Amino acid sequence: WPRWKNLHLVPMAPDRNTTLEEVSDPMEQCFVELEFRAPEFNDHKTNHRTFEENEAVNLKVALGFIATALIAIGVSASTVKPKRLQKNVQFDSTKGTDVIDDGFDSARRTMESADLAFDGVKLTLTQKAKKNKDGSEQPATRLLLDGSLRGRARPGRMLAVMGPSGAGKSVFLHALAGRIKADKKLSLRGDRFLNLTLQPPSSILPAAFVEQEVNFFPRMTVRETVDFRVALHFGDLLGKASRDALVQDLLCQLGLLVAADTIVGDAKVRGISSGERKRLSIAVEMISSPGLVCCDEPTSSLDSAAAAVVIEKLRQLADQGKTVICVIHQPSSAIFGQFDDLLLISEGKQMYFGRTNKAKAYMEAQGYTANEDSGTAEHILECISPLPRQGESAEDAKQRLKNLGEAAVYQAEDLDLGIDHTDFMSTSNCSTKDCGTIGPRTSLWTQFCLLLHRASAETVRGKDVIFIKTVQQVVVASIYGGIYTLGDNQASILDRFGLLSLTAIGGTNMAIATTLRAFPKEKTIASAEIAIKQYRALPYFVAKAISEFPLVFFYNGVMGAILYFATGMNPGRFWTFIGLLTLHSLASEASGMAVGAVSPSSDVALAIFPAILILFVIFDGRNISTENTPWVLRWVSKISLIRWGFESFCLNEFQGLHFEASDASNGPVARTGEEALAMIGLKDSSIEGVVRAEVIITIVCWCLAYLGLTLTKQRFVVMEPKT
Ligand SMILES: Nc1ncnc2c1ncn2[C@@H]1O[C@H](COP(=O)(O)OP(=O)(O)OP(=O)(O)O)[C@@H](O)[C@H]1O
Repeated sequence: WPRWKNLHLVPMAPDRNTTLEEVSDPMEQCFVELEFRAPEFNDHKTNHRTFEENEAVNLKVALGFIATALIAIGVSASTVKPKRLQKNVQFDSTKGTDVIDDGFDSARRTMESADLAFDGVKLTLTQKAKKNKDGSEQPATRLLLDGSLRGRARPGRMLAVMGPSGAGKSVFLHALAGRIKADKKLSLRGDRFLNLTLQPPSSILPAAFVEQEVNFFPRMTVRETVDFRVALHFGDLLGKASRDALVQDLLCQLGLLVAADTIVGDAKVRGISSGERKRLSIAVEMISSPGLVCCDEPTSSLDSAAAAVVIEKLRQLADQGKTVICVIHQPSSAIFGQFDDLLLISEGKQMYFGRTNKAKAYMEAQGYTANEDSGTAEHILECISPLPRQGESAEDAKQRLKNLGEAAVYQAEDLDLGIDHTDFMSTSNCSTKDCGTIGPRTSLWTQFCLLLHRASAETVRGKDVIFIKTVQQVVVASIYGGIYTLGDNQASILDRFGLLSLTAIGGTNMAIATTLRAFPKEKTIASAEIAIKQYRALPYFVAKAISEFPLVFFYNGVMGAILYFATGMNPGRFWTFIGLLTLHSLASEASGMAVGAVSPSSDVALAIFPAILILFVIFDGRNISTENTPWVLRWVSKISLIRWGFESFCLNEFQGLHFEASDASNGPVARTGEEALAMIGLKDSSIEGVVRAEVIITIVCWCLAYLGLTLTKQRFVVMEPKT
């Protein structure tokens, strides 16, 4: 803009016949010199490509871009070929999830049964030492699990993990399965024996793990959600018929057939009920037919009937020979009665391990009798509660827990973990390979196809979102259209600059904000799926980026068409305008994805967003001169999408335009579009140059987003051997 500003300061319209020598004032000389150095107005056709040539270059750039993307996908897909063991394996629904064919069964790499023993599980939280209000000091380390936990979960049996709120039930279950989210403040010790084999520290057990809160893609149906995971798990190993049979069987086993074609939903989108959602979580986890099923509070937030159905389904799995471990909260007597074994935890200490039906007698033997009106589960929970029982003082309550803790350690010593000490020594060295960390079973190409299908279906089905965004585009374009009428007088040049600048700012704002709102939430689901090695980050990311194309094109088509015709923009430049709008939105979305991928949450991402937008606006090429920009920030104009968007729209719009010069006395005059572009320093710019810059920014942002997704991927705390 400095050149443009200077031109405004020239006291008269520069006369082409004036020579520099004739201008006396040195400042004027300078301005006139600038003006003389301005574009060779009449020669612009020799310096610029014709309209057709430009179209051809744009087309080449676009084709080059698409070809590069396809080559990249092809290369990545060909890096891993699926091991096709057997094409049409039949699924035998009469045998539950067993599959006929030995080769195929071994390909599933799952356990036949799971006998899981644990010993000395200890989880320590290291925190800053704090002073309490009474002046006492809170210790710097806190034992979330104190190392007394010892027990065994066996095939065909259900083990309940019970205790008061905050006792450490969930962290214990996660520790056992190797799924405590990595945190420098946490250190974990203990031994886990799976089928009598000591598990390596970083082992994620091959278990079905049902979390308390599970997020699914809300617009996929129940059947599609299960089918997606089945296809990811088995890939080409299963024929279509077998796959359908497996999905049908899983839905049938978990009582989900009625809801099979209903969308899953979430807090915003109405879908299946909470109980059905819990059962769906179990269904997707049961796909690999693991011997071990771990559920973290599968009945939470369910009414008693829905809770009973979930537990009944888990009981059926146990009856098929699975080992089921459930963290359970305040169970009804009917639900409590379904469990075979019980592990009681209070304040991170083991309080009891043994048969469920012997727990009451055990507590009574310890001197803690039940009230007449309390049920078994209620009585047991009351006995291990840190809160004083009726007639007890706080000191008595503390003593009660101490007594029960000591008795439990004594009781646990007699527990048969099925591990002979000599066996343990011999197996501990040889089982260092991590049997739990199995990679995705399908090729990158299969993962990409499935993920692209899911992403596209999810996007296209969000009809309410599509409708709102379309209305938004129509309204914005109509407002511009109602205000701007672009003619061919000199004032229309500034109007064009204004309109195109607003279009660039609005496009960037909308694309980044929309992406930042949606992507971090989706990232949570994808990260969890990637962490358990359902698929790799690359195919997810490429599928996500590609699935955005059609809708971005649609929104920009709607917006561009109204804007273009309502304001009377340059005739003959429509399709290039739509293409440039789409590219601008894609680049903005890519930058939104990069920010979203590295941000821990949507709130953080949205907090960063205004700063990014302001920087893009300041460095749009016209709001600050390069000379006065702090040198550390000079690079920002190179990545300001608003700058590139604005430039591309201007270069397209002004091409071939002619303006009336009758109001020349009001300031500098541009008779052609090229002269107008020269006024804002775009004399030497070209559409292909701007397109190249936006494509590079898009690719860099995608790479950053991919890196962000990979680097922020979920990791788990390793369980060091018990000391
Ligand atoms: N990553 C962590 N960092 C710090 N503290 C943690 C972490 N995970 C768990 N805790 C703490 O460990 C304790 C036990 O948590 P946990 O979730 O296992 O309780 P719970 O027995 O499942 O309780 P509830 O029934 O209420 O869910 C809590 O005090 C919790 O704050």
